Amino acid sequence: MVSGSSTEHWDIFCAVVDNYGDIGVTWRLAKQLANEKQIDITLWVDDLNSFSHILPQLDPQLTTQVHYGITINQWTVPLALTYQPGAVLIEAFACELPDEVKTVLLKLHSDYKADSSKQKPPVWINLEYLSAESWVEGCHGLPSMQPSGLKKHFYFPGFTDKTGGLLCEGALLKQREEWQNDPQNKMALFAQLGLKGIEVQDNVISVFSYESSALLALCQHWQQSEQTTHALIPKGRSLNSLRSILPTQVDQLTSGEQIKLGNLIIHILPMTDQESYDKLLWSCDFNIVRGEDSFLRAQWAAKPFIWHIYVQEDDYHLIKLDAFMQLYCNNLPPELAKSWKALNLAFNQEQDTQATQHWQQINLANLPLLQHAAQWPIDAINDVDLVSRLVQFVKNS
Ligand SMILES: Cc1cn([C@H]2C[C@H](O)[C@@H](COP(=O)(O)OP(=O)(O)O[C@H]3O[C@@H](C)[C@H](O)[C@@H](O)[C@H]3O)O2)c(=O)[nH]c1=O
Repeated sequence: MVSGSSTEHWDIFCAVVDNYGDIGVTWRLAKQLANEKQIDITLWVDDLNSFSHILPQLDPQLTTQVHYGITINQWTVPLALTYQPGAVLIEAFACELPDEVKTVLLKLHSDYKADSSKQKPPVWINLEYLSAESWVEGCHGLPSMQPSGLKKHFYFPGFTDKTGGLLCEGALLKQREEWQNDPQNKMALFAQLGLKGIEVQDNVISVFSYESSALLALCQHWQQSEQTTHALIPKGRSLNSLRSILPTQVDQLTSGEQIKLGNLIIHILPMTDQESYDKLLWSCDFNIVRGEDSFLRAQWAAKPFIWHIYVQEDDYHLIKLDAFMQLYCNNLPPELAKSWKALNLAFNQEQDTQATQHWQQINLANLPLLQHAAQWPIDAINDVDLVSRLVQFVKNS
């Protein structure tokens, strides 16, 4: 079977390592390129089961299918579909391209070298992980000559104008603002999700983290607090940390279930598509997020958050965490910055007492933190989003 035909289309290859971040970022990128730049996208994914958690209408059995106008192909070994080279080829997060694709690239390269009227090889881009570290500026856009003579470009997302920018749809911040201007929207969303008993004055916190004993400590704190707290937790890894306070085994919990523990009510949520997850982040008072994509979406939600970063070897993730926290706290009053950083660090390092202590210091109603969270998206986007920078980058390549 043949996939795509125009040389104008772009291919994106995504290998799912674990969790949902690789496919989550790639899927957002594909949607935005298609919607806002009218680019014909073919997305090749090696694990459609994982993908279906964030795109419920996806059928993991199909070799090829179209959703949101994007062709989604199963990346099988060997490839069940023929790769037709387009204008751009993106490998997400340094995934190893299929042999069939490499063979096509080599042939195009040698044919084009011999005769420049032949089809040009696609612009080959490796999309890297997001980091706020300063070295990113020096590496963004660098070409890497392959032994074959082909050129691959490293594209680094980032927070400054010398990086590849941040994924953010053109209308997103306005849509979010309109949503948040009318409190009825969040109450309607909670009702739609089957969440009962949430009053306007209650604290509502979404939780999408990895395992951390600090989460348990925070839940125990909320349990005893005066104000009612609702923790909205999708089925997944966060719940593993709460085993000791849950009435049943984690795998027996069903979405829609509510567990009342003193003044804390835990609501078990289903995983939804990305658009609904965004609305959930917009609707909560505080979000606990993780990885790369939910971390960024929590920033666009303009609400305070804890970032549970994906663990890397030799604690490298703590350097990445620190780089982001420095940037995020630049314009925060020093005392507040100190507490917010300490809270994030405590959550990531499973320091239970410190997490609870710093939680109390930042206090959900802390006006400067809320104002900062609202201003941050505008500052962080730095005029131009990732997709617009990427399209320009391709034009210049
Ligand atoms: C909870 C929820 C999440 N999502 C989406 C949001 C994101 O696109 C995706 C989750 O991705 P992340 O937040 O990045 O967290 P993650 O932990 O799932 O992914 C991680 O995977 C590793 C392999 C990477 O190296 C990490 O950097 C990180 O990206 O799931 C939904 O669409 N619906 C939901 O209900």
